Amino acid sequence: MTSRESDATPSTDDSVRAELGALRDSIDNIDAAVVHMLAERFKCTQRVGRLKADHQLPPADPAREARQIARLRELAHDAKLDPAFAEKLLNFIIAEVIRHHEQIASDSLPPDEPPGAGVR
Ligand SMILES: C=C(O[C@@H]1C=C(C(=O)O)C=C[C@H]1O)C(=O)O
Repeated sequence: MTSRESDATPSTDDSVRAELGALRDSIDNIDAAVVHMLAERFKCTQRVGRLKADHQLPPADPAREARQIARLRELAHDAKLDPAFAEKLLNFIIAEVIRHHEQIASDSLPPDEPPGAGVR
């Protein structure tokens, strides 16, 4: 056994390791892009949450969500991505957004009056 063979497992030669490394570099770049895109999306949705709270609009908009899901399923299908997975992912993100909107709305409520306030 040569010294080069000794530090590789029997089925992973240098070219396999190089290909795995290159693919993982691309995966890491894609994951970084996903994080940056999600951060931008949440910046927008936080502003929507503020707008809704300021104008007493409800945190969730199920009709808008239905349109988004139908659109995303179609895009996923065309991109050969499982539409059910795309729908689950969007629902997961939207649930977090709605949680933020509920928090913004409740933080915007006037503080509770102390017990007995207003009673004479
Ligand atoms: C961002 C909004 O609020 C909620 C979150 C949505 C989203 O994350 O895309 C879509 C609809 C709403 O339930 C909105 O109304 O546009």
